[in-house]
This record gives sequence, structure tokens and C-alpha cells, in this order.
Amino acid sequence: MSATKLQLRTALGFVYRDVLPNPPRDCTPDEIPVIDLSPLFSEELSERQDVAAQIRKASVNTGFFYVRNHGIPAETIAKCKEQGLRFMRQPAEQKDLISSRNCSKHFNGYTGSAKTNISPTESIDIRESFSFRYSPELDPDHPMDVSELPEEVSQGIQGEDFVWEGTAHLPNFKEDCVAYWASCLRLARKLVRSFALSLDLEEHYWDDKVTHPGADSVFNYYRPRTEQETKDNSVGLGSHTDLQMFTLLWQDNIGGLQILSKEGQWIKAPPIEGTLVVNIGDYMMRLCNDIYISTVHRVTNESLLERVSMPFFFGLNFNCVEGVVPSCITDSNPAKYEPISAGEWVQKRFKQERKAFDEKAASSIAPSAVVVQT
Ligand SMILES: O=C(O)CCC(=O)C(=O)O
Ligand SMILES: [Fe+2]
Repeated sequence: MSATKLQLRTALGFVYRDVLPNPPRDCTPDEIPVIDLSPLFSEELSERQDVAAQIRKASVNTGFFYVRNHGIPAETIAKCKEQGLRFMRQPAEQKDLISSRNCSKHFNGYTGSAKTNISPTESIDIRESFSFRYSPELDPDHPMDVSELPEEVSQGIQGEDFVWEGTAHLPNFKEDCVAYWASCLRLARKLVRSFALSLDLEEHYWDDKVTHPGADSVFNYYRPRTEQETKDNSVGLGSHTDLQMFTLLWQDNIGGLQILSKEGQWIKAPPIEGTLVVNIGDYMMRLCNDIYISTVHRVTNESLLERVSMPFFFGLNFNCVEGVVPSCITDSNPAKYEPISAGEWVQKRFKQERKAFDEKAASSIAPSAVVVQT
């Protein structure tokens, strides 16, 4: 059997990847290494540089790695997971009260099963999700009211209160979700320094560009597939790349995440207790002139149990217009990309995805629609 073509969405249009016909195989420790983050919290620059070197190696290779000793307490993770499950186990009508499509300007809130189709060449997504975004009053490092921000910053803030108003009946829901989000944000601000070091930039290169950053928390819920969905090879979440600088992902112990190797082979990224998965997003790949790789990945829950994951997508302040960083430009490798605002970059693809889904849904309704003769 020959390779098949996978069509992928980017903010700037479609790209294509060849996929080998072989079934997914286990990853090797070299493909998705486990990096110990304890030295990140060390006073010694050389220890922090050692972590940065490991991050560089993994980011150039597959763009995916696990981190352990990341500093997020297991209890914070467990509470957020429990809250997400409580939300998802509610009746559909209750969840739809905070439907992203009806209530949100910025893709926050609840999205039901079969309401997205992230990969044009695969099935619709079985996944359900709940999302919320950065709000300055929740910032663990410098909480402030949105009215205190300069206008060019406040315009880009995408947190929306309806997600909390519509979940206020679930005790401690907001508190537990925000605690996990805040821990991820703190870790991401630490990691972005390591990414700067890894690119031979000054350690604090991005510090003033992540004061009110892209910091999107999502709770993904994958119910088991039906018999028909299994026959049809339906995906939990179709093939895609992430959008921002990098993603921190907690996954439960069910498994189902796969990443596409350079050779076009799907490899499994199994759960490893006590770790988070970190992966490079498209915006980072662009800032690095393609030196770091934003790798295609997808999820299928092949078990008979529900599966949960909690990604946190991290990027620069939305009003930040950033181009390829100086250390990734040489005479023989000039900058391939123009500067673009971090916020615009993300919104472009979200809008495309929704438009494409609406068009697909409309065309699949058409054949059975009643044609009225006038
Ligand atoms: O559920 C997972 O393991 C990954 C989810 C993911 O890739 C995403 O939400 O972008
Ligand atoms: Fe993803």
C-alpha cells in the first residue's frame, strides 16, 4: 500500500503531509524524550542551560517531549480533572447553556461532540470540550482589572465571564479550574525562558511579551466510540498542529494520542505517570524559522472507557507583533516569515475551522432538504 495524503489547516491555508500505511507504533525514548525540569528552578545558569539544551534537541527532532518534576501539584491536576468530568456528565441541555457557538466571541465555553472537524481528511471530531482564556484578574503573578490595562492590551483580552456564570452551580468549579490554569501559566512563563535560552537568546527575551499572554485552557472529553464509529475509524480529535508557541498537556492513563513522525509514521505518545507532554506550536515554528517543529498529532480513544485530557496553549501577548528571532536568521537561512500579531495568528485559523465546518454541515444537509417548487 502506498502513502496517503493528509490535508492540514494552517492560519495561511492548507498544507499536505504523506502518511505511511503502517499501523501506529510505539515511540522510542529518543522520539519523545522525558526531560526532568527540576534544574529549571535552580539558581545556577549552567543547570538551566542544560535543560534548554535538552529542549532544543527534542524541539528540532519531533517537537514533542514529556516533562517531569514540573512543579504542578498532583492534587491541583486531580481537582481540575474531577471538575471537568462533573461538567461533562451533566445533561446536554445544561452544557449547551454555555455553548461556545451561541455565547462566545472568542471560542470559549462548551463545544459538543461532532461539532468540529479539525482535519479536513478525517471524520468529524467525537471530542467534547470546555475552554476558557486569559483574564487579567485571574493572573497568579500580577492580578489586575482589565480596566487597568493599556487599551492596546485590553483589546486582545479574550476571557469571558459567561463560562463561570453558567457553571456557578458546580461547587468550586471556577476555583479548581483556575488553580490548574494558573499553575500552567506559571510553568509556561518559566519554560518560555528555557525556550529563549535554547535558541541562544537572552533568558528574559520574551518576559515582557508574556505579561497578558495567550493562555487557553481546554478540558477535552472523549467518550468511547460507538461500534459504527469504530468501523468508520472515527477520530476523537483529527490530525492537526497546535497554534501558539507551545502546549502543556496533561493526559489521563487511557492513551490515544499519536504524533506523525518526519517519515510519515504515526507513533504513540503513551501516558507517563507524573509527566506533562510539551509540544511546539505553529507560531513558535514560525518564530524559529522552522528550526523547531510543530508536529502533527491526533487522538483516538480506542478503549471502552472515557478519556480526558487538559491542554494549555501558551503564546505571546495578543498585541505582540513578532517576527523570526535574530538567532534563527543567518545569511544562508534568511527569515522566511514576516512578523505577525500573535492574536491575529490564532484567530485566523479558528475562524477558518468554524467556517469549513459550517459549510460541510450545510452541504451534508442539502441532499435530504425539501425543495419547494415555486
Ligand atoms: O487529548 C489529547 O491528548 C491532545 C489534545 C490536543 O491535541 C488538542 O486539544 O489540541
Ligand atoms: Fe493539539
